[in-house]
Amino acid sequence: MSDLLTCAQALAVVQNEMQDRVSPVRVSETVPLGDSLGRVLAQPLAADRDQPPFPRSTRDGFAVRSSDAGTRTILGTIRAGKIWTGPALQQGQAIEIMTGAPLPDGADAVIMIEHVSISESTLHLDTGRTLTAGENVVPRAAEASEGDVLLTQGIRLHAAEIALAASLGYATVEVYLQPRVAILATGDELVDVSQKPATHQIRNSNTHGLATLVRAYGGIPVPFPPVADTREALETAIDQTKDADLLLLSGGVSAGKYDFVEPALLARGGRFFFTGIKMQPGKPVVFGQMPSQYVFGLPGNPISTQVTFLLLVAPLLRALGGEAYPTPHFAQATLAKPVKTKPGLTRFLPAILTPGLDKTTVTLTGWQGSGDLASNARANCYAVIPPDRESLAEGEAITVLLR
Ligand SMILES: Nc1nc2c(c(=O)[nH]1)N[C@H]1C(S)=C(S)[C@@H](COP(=O)(O)OP(=O)(O)OC[C@H]3O[C@@H](n4cnc5c(N)ncnc54)[C@H](O)[C@@H]3O)O[C@H]1N2
Ligand code: MOO
Repeated sequence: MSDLLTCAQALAVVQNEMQDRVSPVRVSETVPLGDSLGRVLAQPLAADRDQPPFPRSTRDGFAVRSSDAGTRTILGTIRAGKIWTGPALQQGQAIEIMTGAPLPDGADAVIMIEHVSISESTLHLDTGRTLTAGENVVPRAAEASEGDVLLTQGIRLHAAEIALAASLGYATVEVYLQPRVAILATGDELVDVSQKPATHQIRNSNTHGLATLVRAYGGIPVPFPPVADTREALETAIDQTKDADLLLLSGGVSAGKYDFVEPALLARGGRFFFTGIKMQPGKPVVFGQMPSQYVFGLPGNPISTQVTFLLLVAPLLRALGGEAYPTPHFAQATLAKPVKTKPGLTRFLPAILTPGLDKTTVTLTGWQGSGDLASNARANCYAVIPPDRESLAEGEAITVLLR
């Protein structure tokens, strides 16, 4: 096991590649903002005017001068979408104002409607209430000034970013093209999901799992038909994936007589950064570079395939898609029950994360090993058990890998 990297070393290898060599795979394209969910920005987005563009009332109430003492005479009403066209507010005056409306000239604060009483057109501040300058008002440009860059290149667009882009007037945005990811499952035992397998055959679930993960992390899956376990078939199939930006193989990377992935990749001009990690599931995982693309040889066991994807492939795929500084999605949680494992390997055990306001707990689903797709589907994360720990107590804080 001595030539295997630790998990931390393997993560560092992928991170180094990303920092030094990975650049977005191709040029960008312009898409309507409504079609930009999950895409990566290829241009900086700047404020076309101050935000807010005017001092904005944050409450329904009355615009006033905070320094006034005593009652105030109400001059009129101003609401969102309108501007006060009357004379500037003077001492002893108030203008009724609605949330989102521009503060009239001369006013410096807003009193909430709940804190006043009105008789005729006279406003009385409730006894004991005081008011300070700026209260219930967001000053012009408090959020951003015209020209400020508010979203930088390399950011993946979700609701928060898309809403901001809309507020800045971007009806279309320039985004990076999505990397194309070739998926090549290997194994004589594999049959298509639409076929009835014989007793000794297995449905090819990895191609479907991987294609879904590729989509989820911003790539375009390019699935190839499964390949037989021979050197010749593998080399021919590898040659057909040359146009893809990233190549993912599943199966054929362990120590068996028919595990030909590594020699076939080497024969087609590949070189390896690592060929195994002290982890389980996922120990035999291979990361390398072909003449025209990066390659991962993922272990065929379906849970090993998915864990190694989330840990290693997902960050690299996100970087190929133009995302700045991607890392695996780790979080911290408290163990709901004690855990016992064999030390020596970092374990990624299928688990259920239960987020809470005060505490987030994690419970193992229990499994029959790295082929247990049913347990994997009951889980929503993987509990990360460090390699030097044989037992962990209830209540211990641990890392989880999210998916
Ligand atoms: N003597 C040793 N044996 C094994 C070792 C080892 O170090 N020494 N490593 C074990 C580990 S850990 C894993 S993980 C597996 C990985 O094996 P391979 O990547 O070579 O995968 P296969 O042998 O081809 O398949 C393993 C398992 O997964 C099923 N499989 C494969 N492809 C698919 C697919 N596309 N869809 C669904 N299921 C698939 C396959 O039928 C096997 O059951 O090796 C251990 N052995
Ligand atoms: O470590 Mo392998 O990846 O599960 O059986």
